[in-house]
Amino acid sequence: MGQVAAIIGGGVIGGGWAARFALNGWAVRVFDPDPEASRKIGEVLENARRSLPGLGNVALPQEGVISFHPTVAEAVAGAAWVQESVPERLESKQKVYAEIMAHVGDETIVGSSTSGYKPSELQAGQPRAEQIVVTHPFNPVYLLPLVELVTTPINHDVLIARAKDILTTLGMFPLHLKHEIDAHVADRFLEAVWREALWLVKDGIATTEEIDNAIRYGFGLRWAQMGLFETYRIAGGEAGMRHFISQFGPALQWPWTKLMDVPELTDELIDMIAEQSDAQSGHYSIRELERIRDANLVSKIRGLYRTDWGAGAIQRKHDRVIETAAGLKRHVDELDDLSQPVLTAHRAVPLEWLDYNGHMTESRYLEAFADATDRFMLMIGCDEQYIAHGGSYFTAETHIRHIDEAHAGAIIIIRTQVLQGEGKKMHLFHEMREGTRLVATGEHFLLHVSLESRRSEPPAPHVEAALIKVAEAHAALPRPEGAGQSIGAKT
Ligand SMILES: NC(=O)C1=CN([C@@H]2O[C@H](COP(=O)(O)OP(=O)(O)OC[C@H]3O[C@@H](n4cnc5c(N)ncnc54)[C@H](O)[C@@H]3O)[C@@H](O)[C@H]2O)C=CC1
Ligand SMILES: C[N+](C)(C)CC(=O)CC(=O)[O-]
Repeated sequence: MGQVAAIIGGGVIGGGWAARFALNGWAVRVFDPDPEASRKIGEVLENARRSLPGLGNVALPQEGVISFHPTVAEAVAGAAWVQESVPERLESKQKVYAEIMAHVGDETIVGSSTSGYKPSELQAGQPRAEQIVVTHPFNPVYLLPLVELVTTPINHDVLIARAKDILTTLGMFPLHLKHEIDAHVADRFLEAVWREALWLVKDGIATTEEIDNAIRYGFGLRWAQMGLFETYRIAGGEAGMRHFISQFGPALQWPWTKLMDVPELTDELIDMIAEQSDAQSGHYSIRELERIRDANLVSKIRGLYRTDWGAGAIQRKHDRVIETAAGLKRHVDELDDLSQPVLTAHRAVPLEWLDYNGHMTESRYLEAFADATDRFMLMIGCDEQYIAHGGSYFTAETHIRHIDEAHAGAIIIIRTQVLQGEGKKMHLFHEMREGTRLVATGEHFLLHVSLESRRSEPPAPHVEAALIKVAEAHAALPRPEGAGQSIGAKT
C-alpha cells in the first residue's frame, strides 16, 4: 500500500485535498461528522477525476482508496500526513488539534488549511507542536498548484524539507513563508481586491458581472502567467521597473481607492450582491460552475505547459517525477526488451481535447502522436541539448486512422514500432490503445535536418546508432496492420 493521508474536515477544501492525495496514489482516511461528507467528497472526486489526470502528459499512479472513519483517532492512525480543514474558527480548530496530536505518530506532518490563522496560534499548547505547519491551498485544491507552507522557528528543517518534498510529489508548488502573518501572503491580495469590489458594488459603480469582466478579460489573464511585478516590469517599457514606479507610484497617494476601509456588510448590501450574483450565474448549479471552472483551468494550465511557464512549468516537473512509475523511459538503452514496440505515451485524455461530439477531437490524435514521436526522438538522443546544437527531425508525411472513440480522462497508451530507421530517414508506426482496445494508429515519416541550413542531413552518430539499434530489433516484428495505407485503400 502507498502512503496514508488523513483528512480532518471534508468540506470544500478537505474534499479537494482528498482528491489530490487519492489521485496521486495515496490511501485517504477522512473524519468529518457531517453525514453528507461521503456524498460531497464523492462529487468533488468525480470532478477531480475528469480534470486532474489530463492536466499533464503522463498518467498518474493508480488511484488510492478513500475511506471514512468515525473518530479522529482512527482516521489519523498510521498517517504520514494529516490535513486539517475544519471551519475557520480558532477555538474549534484548537480542540481538533488536541485530538489529532494525541493520536498521530512522531513523524507525521500535520498541515492546516487555515486561510488566516498563524501557525503559532495552532501550535500553542499542543504536544509535539513542532509537527504542526500551515499548508494553505487554493480552491480547487486538486488543480491549483500553490500551497502556502507557513512555518515557525519550532518546526525543524528536516520536517519542513519532508513537507516540501511530499507537496511537490503531489504536483503542488510549496511557497515557503518563514515569517508568519495573519492571512499569509496570497489572501492579503484577495481580500484587498474583494474589499475594493464591495465598495464598487455598494456605490453602484459596477455590478458583480462588470467587476468579473474587468478581471477576466484583462489583468486576470496577465496575472495567471506572470503575477504582479513581472507584469509591471514589462509595463515600464525599455526603461523598466524604476520608470514604472516613478510614473504610476504617485497615483497610490491619490484617493482612487477605499482600501483602508471596509464597507459595512449590511443586509441591504448583502442582498444587492446576492441578487446580482444570481442574475449573473444563477442559471448554473454550483457543480456545473465547478466543471466549467475546471475545464477553463485545465486549458490555461496546459497552455502554460506548452510554454513551460508558471503553473505549466510546475506540471511539467510533476510529469518528470511520475514518468518512471508510468513506465516511460528517457533513452532506448533503459529498455529491457527492444524486440517489442516502444512505450512512448501513457497519459489521460485532457478535458480540453473534447469536441462537440463528446469525445477526443481529431486534431488531438495528431497531438498525442506528435508527443509520442517527441518521446521517441528523446529516447534515441535527439533531446533538448541536441536540438539546441542544431540537429532535429521534421515530419514529412503523416497518416492517421481514427478507429474508435476516446473520452475525457481515458488512459491511453501509445506504442511505437520503427518501420525504417537509417541515415536521415525515420519511419514510425504508433498504435494508440485504451486498455487492449485499439483507438487509432499514426504513421509518420520524418527526416533528420540541420536547423541551421533547414535541409535534410544525417543525424549525429550516437542518434543514428540508437535509431538503428531499435530498427534492427523491430525488423523481426510483423508489419502492422494498416501500415502504408492511404485513404480508401484495402488492407
Ligand atoms: N473555501 C475556500 O475557498 C478555502 C478555505 N480554506 C480554509 O479551509 C478550511 C475549511 O474551509 P472550507 O472547506 O471552505 O469549509 P467547509 O465548511 O466547506 O468544510 C468544513 C468541513 O469541516 C467539517 N467539520 C466541522 N467540524 C469538524 C470537526 N470537529 N472535525 C472534523 N470535521 C469537522 C464540516 O462538517 C465540513 O464538512 C478553513 O480553515 C478555511 O479557511 C482554505 C483555502 C480556500
Ligand atoms: C476566501 N478564502 C479566504 C477562504 C480564500 C482562500 O483562502 C484561498 C482561495 O482559494 O481563494
